[in-house]
Amino acid sequence: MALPIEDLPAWVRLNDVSFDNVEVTDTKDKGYGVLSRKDLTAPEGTVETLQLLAVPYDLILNSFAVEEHAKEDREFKQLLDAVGHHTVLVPTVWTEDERPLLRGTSLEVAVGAKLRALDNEFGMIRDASSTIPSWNDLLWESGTVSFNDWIHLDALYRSRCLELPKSGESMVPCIDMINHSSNPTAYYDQNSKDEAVLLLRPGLTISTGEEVTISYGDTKSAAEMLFSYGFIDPESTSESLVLPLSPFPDDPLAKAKLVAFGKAPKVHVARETGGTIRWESSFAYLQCVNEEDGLDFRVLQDNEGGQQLRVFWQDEDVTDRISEFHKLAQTHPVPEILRLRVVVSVQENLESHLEQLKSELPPHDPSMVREECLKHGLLLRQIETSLLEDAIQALDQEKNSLLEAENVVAYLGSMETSNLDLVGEEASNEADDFS
Ligand SMILES: C[S@@+](CC[C@H](N)C(=O)[O-])C[C@H]1O[C@@H](n2cnc3c(N)ncnc32)[C@H](O)[C@@H]1O
Repeated sequence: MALPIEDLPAWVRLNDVSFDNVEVTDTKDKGYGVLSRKDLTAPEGTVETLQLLAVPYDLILNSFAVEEHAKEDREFKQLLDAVGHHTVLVPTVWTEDERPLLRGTSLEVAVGAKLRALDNEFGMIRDASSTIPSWNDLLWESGTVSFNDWIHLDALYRSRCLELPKSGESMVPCIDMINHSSNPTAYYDQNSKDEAVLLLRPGLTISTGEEVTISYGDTKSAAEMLFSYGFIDPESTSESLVLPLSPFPDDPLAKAKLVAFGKAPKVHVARETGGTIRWESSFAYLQCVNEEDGLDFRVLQDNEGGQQLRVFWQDEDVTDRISEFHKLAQTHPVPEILRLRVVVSVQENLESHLEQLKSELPPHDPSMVREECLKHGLLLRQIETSLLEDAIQALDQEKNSLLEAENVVAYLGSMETSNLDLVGEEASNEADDFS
């Protein structure tokens, strides 16, 4: 907040925010946080919970409130100043010296894409506001508001917004001072007056001076935490990552597949409780099929005279179910062969990311890299390296057992007789030919 923290109590009184037995303090390592002022216990098994904070509805900033505020003549810079310039070290604000720490991680592509999206947004706002005098001055003439301000505003928004049950994605002053823990003591909600409230978790006790914490999402991966909040919780047990996929460069259907799929192709990898690796990618199946398997693209005329790209699988129009292609692919004439191609292709993709993760980081001047960026960048690399190594091993096991499957052996045998080039090759090479 632009207000000095000492002025917070007066602001709180003026705005009818209620702090019940808690206070804001500087936590030193996580910025500001909220501490308990006395020992508190919330009764277990009752709906009655212990309220720690209540913020009136009219202080909640959501899209509806923004529309209302936009009716007044407020300048963008004032909003930026009001939100404050506390640095949230999400990777979009990392410098050119810091960003190479993400090379090979799942955030490398994501951060580049986010910066491009922010650049587009900022360009759109500048264009749309060029004829509005005060905005023209801020965004064009004086250049008071820069692209960097837009990046910082996005970082502040993402790191502070809450998902309220009734008001949706919202900024809530004071509740946005609560830090994260994977063993949280509190949670937020909205009461019958639509106030945003912070409540002690039922059955929990916190002692005087203990920090009140919430969970920013226990299923969020290390990459998601770093991307949205600028830190990784070392206590988190959720291990997952999402990597980009691309069609094979020599695939004549590559462009049609991308257009029909309609979103960025990805592979999701996660470690389940118990350690088993799970991965999924609908696009990996689409990537690995062609016309001989029963895939077809047709351009159809619609009622309005326009043209539509439709996808056919085994002669059925599956355009509207393309995001479920991994399920549709089960009707492949030899599903195990398709699975083998997909497994090999995903394995190769993960291996190339792992290779980059394990390669030396480009030399950098340590004085140009902030300690927190180095700490979280290295932690992300370590978490994703371990997950990728285990996923590659799991894929390798699956590949080997598929190569022994009856259908696969028979299919590969028939291929060998019909294609003398393959005769004499090792089974592992044959698998590579299916990638
Ligand atoms: C909603 S704000 C919480 C209040 C914030 N500490 C402040 O000074 O205003 C979220 C930001 O607090 C910091 N933070 C919250 N929990 C943290 C944690 N467990 N470890 C490190 N930083 C944390 C991160 O910078 C995060 O982006």
